Amino acid sequence: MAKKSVRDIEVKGKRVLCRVDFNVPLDGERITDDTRIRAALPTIKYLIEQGAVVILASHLGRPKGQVKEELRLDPVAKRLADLLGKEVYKADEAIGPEVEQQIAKLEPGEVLLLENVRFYPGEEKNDPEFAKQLAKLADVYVNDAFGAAHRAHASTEGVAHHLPAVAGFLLEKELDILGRALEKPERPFTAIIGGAKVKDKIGVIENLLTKVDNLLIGGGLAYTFIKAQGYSVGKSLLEKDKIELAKSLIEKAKANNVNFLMPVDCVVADRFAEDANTQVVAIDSIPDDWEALDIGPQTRERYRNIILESNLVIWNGPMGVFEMEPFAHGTNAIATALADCQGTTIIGGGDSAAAIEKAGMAEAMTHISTGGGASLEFMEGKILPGVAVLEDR
Ligand SMILES: Nc1ncnc2c1ncn2[C@@H]1O[C@H](COP(=O)(O)OP(=O)(O)OP(=O)(O)O)[C@@H](O)[C@H]1O
Ligand SMILES: O=C(O)[C@H](O)COP(=O)(O)O
Repeated sequence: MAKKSVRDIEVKGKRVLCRVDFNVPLDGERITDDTRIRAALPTIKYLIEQGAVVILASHLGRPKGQVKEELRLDPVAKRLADLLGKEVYKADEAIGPEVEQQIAKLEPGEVLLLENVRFYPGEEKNDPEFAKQLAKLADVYVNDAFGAAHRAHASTEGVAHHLPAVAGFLLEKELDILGRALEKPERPFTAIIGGAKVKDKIGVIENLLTKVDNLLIGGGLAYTFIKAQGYSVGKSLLEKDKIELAKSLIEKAKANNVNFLMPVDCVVADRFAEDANTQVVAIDSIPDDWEALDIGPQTRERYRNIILESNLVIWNGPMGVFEMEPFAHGTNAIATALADCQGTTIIGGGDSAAAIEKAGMAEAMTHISTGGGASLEFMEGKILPGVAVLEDR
């Protein structure tokens, strides 16, 4: 990687401010998935072993610059302490004299978690004053928050202008794996793009069309492409203002010799509900009053065969409304095909990662990104502000 990592600098005895992405799903005070906390452990353990004073910063949820009691990081501090087998101190604020005093009392190798940085309006505004206050707490800045690296916020970008700033191991690993896949792909290279909206995936589809051999489309966004082919889609998700764009993407795929696959059949429902009446229909026969909520069995089979022949597969976005059991088969079939694939398999975070976890297939994947939006922006070829600001090698 072109950026310096925590291995490249001296951290012994230094106060290290490490930005992590502990934005984990909560059910009340219970953390329902601690993947992101576990993913940050290698950097945190390294800093502890090296004898740094470890100051961790994260956001949780979207409190919009206000203190929200239910978004305090206390449950996260507890879980981190369990995972480390070591005390983790928790500050009730992220900046200010009290936090500074708490830090001053820490011995090398001790860990303090700051309060949710998004309780401060300056965080998301990337306010230089707030960034300076954060910088004042430490001697060195380490960014290990890949999931938030696409945000130019004070704790992900602003603060790095005031301290020596390097990457943590998770950030480094994510950039390395995703970067290598896009720059020097093993072939055949297949991307599977699903999810709700074309609007959210235009950038990534455009960029991937210059790199992949096969592009498989599924999820709600598929029906705008189906409409662009001249078929009627009933009540399925449709972005009318993106039909022309969908046509041009299909053309671009042809021009680039990309095998662009759309569903050939789908599961339609008479309403958007778990107990709706359903039927499997060919893609040219979606009934007027029905909506397509999953890819059909023939599509599952076609997509599976292509996945099995691939040496590199990247997947972002579910194939159907996987939250409802009758419409989860497409997404599960893709997860199973990826698990059976001998090549490199990369999951681009977000809902697809959740679907893989839910199916118990996480271990079978080469890499599951901890970033949803961040991995998407990376796959679009965008520069992530939280990475750009770090020191070059
Ligand atoms: N055919 C469909 N009709 C309606 N909704 C669908 C359909 N297929 C998938 N979805 C919905 O799309 C949603 C996921 O879309 P989204 O674009 O947010 O995916 P994602 O890219 O994985 O998200 P993230 O931003 O978390 O990475 C799911 O909630 C799913 O129910
Ligand atoms: O969950 C995520 O994708 C990251 O933590 C970023 O969160 P955000 O979308 O609220 O900025």
